[in-house]
Amino acid sequence: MPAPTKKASRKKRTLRVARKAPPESADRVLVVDALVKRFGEKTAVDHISLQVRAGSFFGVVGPNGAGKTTTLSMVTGLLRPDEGTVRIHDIDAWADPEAAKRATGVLPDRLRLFDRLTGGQLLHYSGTLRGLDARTVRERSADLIAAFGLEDAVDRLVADYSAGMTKKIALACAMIHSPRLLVLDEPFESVDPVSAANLTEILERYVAGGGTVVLSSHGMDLIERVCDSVAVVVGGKVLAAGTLDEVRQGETLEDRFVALAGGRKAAEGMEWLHSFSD
Ligand SMILES: Nc1ncnc2c1ncn2[C@@H]1O[C@H](COP(=O)(O)OP(=O)(O)OP(=O)(O)O)[C@@H](O)[C@H]1O
Repeated sequence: MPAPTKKASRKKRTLRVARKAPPESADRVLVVDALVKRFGEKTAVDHISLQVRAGSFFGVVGPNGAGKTTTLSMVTGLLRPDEGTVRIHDIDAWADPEAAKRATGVLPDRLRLFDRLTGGQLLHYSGTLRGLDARTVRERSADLIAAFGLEDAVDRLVADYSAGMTKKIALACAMIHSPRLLVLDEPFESVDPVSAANLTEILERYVAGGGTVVLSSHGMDLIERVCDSVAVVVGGKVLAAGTLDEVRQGETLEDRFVALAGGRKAAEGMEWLHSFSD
């Protein structure tokens, strides 16, 4: 038998079948129009526009410093835009922030939780702050604690939680008022694979029930697995957006992402790294 040529032996990459996107006719739960944010000379977000349909699992990807967190912070009322508008469920988020916040659950990038509370207390506090009555808070807290597998941690101080557990309790707090839209900045960072699968399942159920998720992640595999639509943000601009298949254009999301982000950098220089100091 002839030895396989290099070309024939190259493993064929099969594309993961994309999750079905909501129909064109679905309501737009989030409409971001020409958002701009400048920090001094630096334009972190440069006229970003996005449309997210109800029932969508929408991923925002981009290299480090691309402007993802800055964009999501403006969407969720944490950072005031210099220009542009954000509409959540047809509410102008910066003209009527209270109404917009009622419709939104947020997992911010840098978590600042009241970590001298126990997980149970933090959930109670979050639910009460959202105007839920004590009984509803109790029932929903019990459901969320079971769903996130935090039974053993519920009476411990959040300050003593691991990074992954902190993500889980923060996400539980973001969901307790059953918002229409969940905006999650790097929800899977520091989360172990089993918990990530569990978390994905919770979010999938939420989306199946009519909820909408916008999440940022560096995990291309994860985005391909869970998202039906995606936006690629590079240098504060949206370079591609649409359904996963529209953005991938027959390639893997990772290949497409790398091409849009400017290609792989050849590992040149740094020869000193091989001249070990001992
Ligand atoms: N408060 C700030 N002051 C000054 N510059 C900022 C501030 N926040 C963000 N930036 C800058 O804006 C740009 C976009 O940052 P941002 O955090 O939105 O990127 P990101 O896409 O979320 O990156 P990463 O994937 O690394 O989290 C970066 O150049 C960053 O240094």
